[in-house]
Amino acid sequence: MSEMKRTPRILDGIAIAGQIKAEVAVEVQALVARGITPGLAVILVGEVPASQIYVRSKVKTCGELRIFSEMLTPPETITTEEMLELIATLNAREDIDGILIQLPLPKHVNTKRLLEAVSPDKDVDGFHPMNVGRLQSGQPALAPCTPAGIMEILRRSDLPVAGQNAVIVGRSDIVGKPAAMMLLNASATVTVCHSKTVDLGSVTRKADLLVAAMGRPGFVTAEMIKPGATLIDVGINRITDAEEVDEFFPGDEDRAATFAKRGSVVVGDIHPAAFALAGAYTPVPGGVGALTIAMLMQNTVTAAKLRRGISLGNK
Ligand SMILES: Nc1nc2c(c(=O)[nH]1)N[C@@H](CN(C=O)c1ccc(C(=O)N[C@@H](CCC(=O)O)C(=O)O)cc1)CN2
Repeated sequence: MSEMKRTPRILDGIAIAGQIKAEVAVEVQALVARGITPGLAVILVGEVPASQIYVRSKVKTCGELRIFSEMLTPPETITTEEMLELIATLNAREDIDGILIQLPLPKHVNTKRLLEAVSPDKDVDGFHPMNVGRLQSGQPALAPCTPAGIMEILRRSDLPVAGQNAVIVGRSDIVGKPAAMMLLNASATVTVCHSKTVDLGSVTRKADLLVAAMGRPGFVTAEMIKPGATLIDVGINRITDAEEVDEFFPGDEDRAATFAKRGSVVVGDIHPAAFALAGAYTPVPGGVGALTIAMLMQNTVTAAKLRRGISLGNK
């Protein structure tokens, strides 16, 4: 009997982000009714174009949800000491519940010291060692936004996690490591792969749930996945070469039109040909990336509540 080929399910990050933002808006409304307006400070150092876009989008989303926001834009030349002073001021401010330092920072600045200087209860990025430790020990914590978004996609799409073989490709502090911890806390069997992993394909082919987060366009190919697996693509890579666009998206007229208009298209870390074999997958764009800002809004409201001893409900 010939095998039935199923159409993979597309996990719509934009729709899920919309649901989360609507829920956050209701929470904000309830807080405002009690005289509390959650506040977020976003620090953007220098003029990295992608960071500028993300930060503007964060500030705009705050406005939509009635969260107070303040954008601080020190010059590229700011020193670690000056940044520490800025963070100390924000830590002390009563109207600020969340502090976010947009990454990456310039090389001369000590990123680790700065992330550790953010008060753990205002650490809406979940990067402070205290929050990393809380996440690791399974305690409620402000958790990094992108991996938290992955968990929301899985939960809201009713995809199983407990008992699944989850393989994460990439071990960054922002995505790979916290995603591993969250999946482990949700009872998946977790393997983390990286640049030194031997015979990567033999590991990824065992994954029921594959998270690709290493920042290399189309690195995970169709041969590296188990048919029917759930594929979560965290990569956002901009390709500017026409031949490469054609190799990634042969015959895709929409992509060709985007390329003609913008001179680039975005591709994830999973090769689009692999998606055809998946049971479900997050597209790029419109998948995990869309959740990052929604989860930041959620974390800001959580921080506002925690600081005032307000119950988080069932979270
Ligand atoms: N302090 C932080 N810095 C950075 C984080 C972070 O969580 N905290 N993550 C990334 C950038 N980022 C948010 O800051 C972010 C990335 C992607 C998206 C997004 O909406 N992506 C879209 C596509 C965007 C595009 O076309 O370029 C998508 O995937 O659909 C939002 C926010 C690094 N820095």
